[in-house]
Amino acid sequence: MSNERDTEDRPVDGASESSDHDPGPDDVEEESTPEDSGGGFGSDVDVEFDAEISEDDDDLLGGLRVESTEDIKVPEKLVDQVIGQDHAQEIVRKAAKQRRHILMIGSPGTGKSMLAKAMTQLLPNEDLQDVLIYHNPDDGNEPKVRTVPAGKGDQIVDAHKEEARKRNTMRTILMWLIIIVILGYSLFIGNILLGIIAAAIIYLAFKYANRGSDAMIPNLLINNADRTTAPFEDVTGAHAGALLGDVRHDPFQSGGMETPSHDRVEAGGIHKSHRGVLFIDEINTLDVRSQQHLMTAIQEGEFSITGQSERSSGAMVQTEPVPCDFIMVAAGNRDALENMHPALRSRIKGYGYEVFMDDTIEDTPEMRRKYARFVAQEVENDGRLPHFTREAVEEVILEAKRRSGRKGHLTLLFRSLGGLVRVAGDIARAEDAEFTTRDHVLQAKKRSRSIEQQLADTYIERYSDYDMTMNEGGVVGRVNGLAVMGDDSGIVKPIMAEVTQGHGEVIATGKLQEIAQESVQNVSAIIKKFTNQDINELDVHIQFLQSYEGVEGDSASISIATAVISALEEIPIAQDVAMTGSLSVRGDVLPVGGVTHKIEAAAKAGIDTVIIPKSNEQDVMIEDEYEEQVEVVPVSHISEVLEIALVGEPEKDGLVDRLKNITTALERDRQVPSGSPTPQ
Ligand SMILES: Nc1ncnc2c1ncn2[C@@H]1O[C@H](COP(=O)(O)OP(=O)(O)OP(=O)(O)O)[C@@H](O)[C@H]1O
Repeated sequence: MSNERDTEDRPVDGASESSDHDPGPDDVEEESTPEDSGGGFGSDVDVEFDAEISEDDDDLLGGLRVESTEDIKVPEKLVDQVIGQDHAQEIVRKAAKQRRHILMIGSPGTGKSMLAKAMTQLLPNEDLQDVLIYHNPDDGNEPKVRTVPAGKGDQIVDAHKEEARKRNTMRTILMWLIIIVILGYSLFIGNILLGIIAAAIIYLAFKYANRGSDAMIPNLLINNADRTTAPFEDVTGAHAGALLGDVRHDPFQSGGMETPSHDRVEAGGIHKSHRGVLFIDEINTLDVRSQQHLMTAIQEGEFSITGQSERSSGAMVQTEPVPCDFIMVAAGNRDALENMHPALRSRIKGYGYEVFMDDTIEDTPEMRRKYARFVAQEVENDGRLPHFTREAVEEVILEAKRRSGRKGHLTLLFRSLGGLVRVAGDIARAEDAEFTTRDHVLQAKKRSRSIEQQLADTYIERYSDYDMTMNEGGVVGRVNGLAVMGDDSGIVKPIMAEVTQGHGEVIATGKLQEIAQESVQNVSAIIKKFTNQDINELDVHIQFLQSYEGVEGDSASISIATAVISALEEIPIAQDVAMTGSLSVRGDVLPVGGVTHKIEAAAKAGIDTVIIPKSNEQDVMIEDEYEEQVEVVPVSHISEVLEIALVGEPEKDGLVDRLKNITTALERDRQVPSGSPTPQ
């Protein structure tokens, strides 16, 4: 197993073949010391909570003996604050040592940028550099670039300024001496006007000379003097100038009023993150040209700065190459992979790591203690929220369990969990409460509803206004399907099916065509076997009533199959039943996502029974208020779905029996008699 993980974490192909000074991942393993794995970053070391811990495994706070978050110690270093994501933490630790790039893919708010920031605390900061841009006397449009150890840049600029100041003072004294002499002489010869003109010319000549010596002062492009950790630059959504550097436009351009080109040079994120971390979220939204330049920068480790706007005088200027030896942490959601520049992706693949972020983590006493610490951390970071009582923290942890959507797990979507903590704290603050209590958290849960949840509730309201919600009686071909909207809300989506004579076509509109087609194909074996009807001679019309948001073809499979079978056999479907589940071609009901939210949506719509896949049974964590309103029936086969959903014996019974017989026959066919040769 450990070997598997080792192979998985190795940079793909090219990484191990790269230059000599780059240690391979195995070298790094040997180099690791207990210290490296300590401090809570990929460590097994228990976290110091500065509080007693009891052995009570059922305790919602993992045995943490505290009265409120006030009693919980929050670690100072970001690396010690990261919860879960063990694999990503390990990769970040390795990549920091090997100076490899990372591609992090995962849901928003799972800690991608937090980990990238934490990475800077693992990089050495003693080899940081300052970058200076000098005027080039041979070519004013190609400023010179020099690097010096961090902190020296300031000193060099100060020394140049001092030198220029001294030179200017000397010149000024000389200028006034000359002017006094000229004015004195002009008084002496009685031509004061000539004297004033001569003095003015001399004044301007000296001013011009002084400007020339000011131009010799270098521009401190990157100043790392006060850095305690390696730099971190977040260039998410940055335009080309902010990413690659820019040269400002000069409206005067010539005639003595212009600003020297080296003074107009601005560093980009790639330069500021030299020897640090460049973080780019939503990497797929970066325009192609920027992605190409980024690849060049990664390859060369240096990148000249030029004006990004073609019409600006800055475009005439191009500096010597400026160092940009950064570690890139590119991040995105799953769809980022599709739109990312293939060459950039293959560069990361070849010379770095790819890591998928976890959405949930196993619920253990140690984890709960960390979640309690997370609440304390959010309170501390905000600085204005009242501390949370023990019961309030327990409620947050319960919500983390619920949001995971999986039994025995906690959600790792910390951004939204942090949002809940802040809303609860704000409610408590508005009441001038000393502590944030469980009641405040419960109120916050109601208030901090996502757009999707609000939209789902609006739909429910509207449906009932127009009597669209059906939760009683029986209707042929109409099923209350269930879908998820966003991450955290369910909605009842009625599906209608009608069957007519035709040519085996599945008729639906737009996006639904694809979904419906696939679903009908998936269930056609069942329909054919069990209805004795050849659907090649029929047209199946399917309609997802109202809209198609949130409809995933797969989880609507049992609903579509039920609607079609009902329409074919003209047996009504009970409208106080809703259902969700995927379906195999042999009629097995397979697991789907978001069952808890779907059940709650059904309960809100007044539905009495919800059919879910048996394998999802353990994921159900509905709120207490819905528990009594709705009966959840886990099923493993379509025959069970029909048994519950169809109404009107004896037709229904005949149909279900037929289906059961077919299923038994299918089961028999599936079994290979012992001793029989293995099929080739
Ligand atoms: N694994 C984690 N451990 C502790 N806190 C976390 C974790 N992940 C996220 N957080 C909290 O959530 C906040 C947001 O996380 P972060 O910005 O890192 O998410 P992200 O994955 O980069 O999301 P996005 O892609 O939307 O930018 C962090 O500032 C931190 O407070």
